[in-house]
Amino acid sequence: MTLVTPAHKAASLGNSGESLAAPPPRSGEEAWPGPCGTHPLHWEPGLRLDASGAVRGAAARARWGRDSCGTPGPARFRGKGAALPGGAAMLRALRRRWASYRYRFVPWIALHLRHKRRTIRYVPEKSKDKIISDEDVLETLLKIFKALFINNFSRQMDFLALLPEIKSEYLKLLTIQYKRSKTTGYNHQSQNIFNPEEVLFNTLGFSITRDRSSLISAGTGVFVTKGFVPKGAVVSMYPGTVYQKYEPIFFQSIGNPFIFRCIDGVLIDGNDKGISKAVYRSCSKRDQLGPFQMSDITWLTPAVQNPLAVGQYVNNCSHNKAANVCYQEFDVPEYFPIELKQYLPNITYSHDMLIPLRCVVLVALREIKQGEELFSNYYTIVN
Ligand SMILES: C[S@@+](CC[C@H](N)C(=O)[O-])C[C@H]1O[C@@H](n2cnc3c(N)ncnc32)[C@H](O)[C@@H]1O
Repeated sequence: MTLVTPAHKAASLGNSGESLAAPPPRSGEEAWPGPCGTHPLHWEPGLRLDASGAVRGAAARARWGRDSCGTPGPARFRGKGAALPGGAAMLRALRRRWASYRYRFVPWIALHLRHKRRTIRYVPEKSKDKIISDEDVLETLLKIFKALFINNFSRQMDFLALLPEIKSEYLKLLTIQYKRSKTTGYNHQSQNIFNPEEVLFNTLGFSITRDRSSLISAGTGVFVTKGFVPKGAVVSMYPGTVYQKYEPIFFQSIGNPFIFRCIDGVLIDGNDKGISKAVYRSCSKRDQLGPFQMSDITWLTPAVQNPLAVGQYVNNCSHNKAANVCYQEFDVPEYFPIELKQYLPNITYSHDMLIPLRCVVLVALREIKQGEELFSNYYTIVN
């Protein structure tokens, strides 16, 4: 078996059965009290192990070493230990170290994987990782991106002036929408355009948004706010800078729980803050061709223009909250319409024209109703 365990090693295991009685993280911390009861547990989606237990790629190894419950506990716990007599304090410290280290100790992981199947996603073989076809993903993306494009038609005039051949196609779409919306009182001549969430609802029948997670101390999560998501539908996208496995990500990865690891080792940094944000913006500006933006940068701001681009905030499933979505990789084909690239929430770190842009979408594993939070599985095993 090629043991490829994407994502949250420590987190999934801790989540699926260990006692989690521990102080909640301080506000603003992306941490979850680990089973050891003192250490905050950090993890990130998409990391994978191979059969030898090695996390593939140096950058990934670096993150594994730092983030998975390896951080020292709050000072008050360290203080208590220090007050004990020498031997006892040392034992206590050793126990604490083991409690945090064991999530990186391959035999321990292997032993516990067997007992904790519930929060692990098993994929029989690499080729079966995708649960819907690339054509279906493409069709959904084109549908929603076209709807967003015509929703804000007046803003697209620069594009259309340079691409007169596509203008008539969009004018036709606009007319269809106008006729359909006449009954609802919508007037495309006026500035009364829909907001992106409404466009999503009108086009795909649901809308999603970020809100406080239903899980204690899990920070922000993503919820279906209106309508419902049918099984097998693309429900979200994982935005971020795309790094090939040989590209440097060390500094961006420090304390960053938003790095997603694809099956082939490609990394997507979905952090909307700090150095990750600066890198994304910079790459995005680099690739802009006159008025043609090759990617969406609004997911870095509170006013998103692609409402699907919040997938990096989807939390990990747990014992009580089973996964209702799963990640699926999608390479943007060469023929993807240039005018719609402005909605793609990913950009390659290096300007390499030969590699297709990697996107990751989240696909519904079952029908998801209004008000439900999305949960993915950070931890996958590929045979
Ligand atoms: C990719 S981020 C998800 C967004 C995150 N909730 C936030 O507010 O930034 C991963 C982090 O979310 C938190 N998290 C995800 N799933 C969790 C769960 N089931 N229980 C507790 N915390 C969770 C952990 O802090 C983890 O490091």
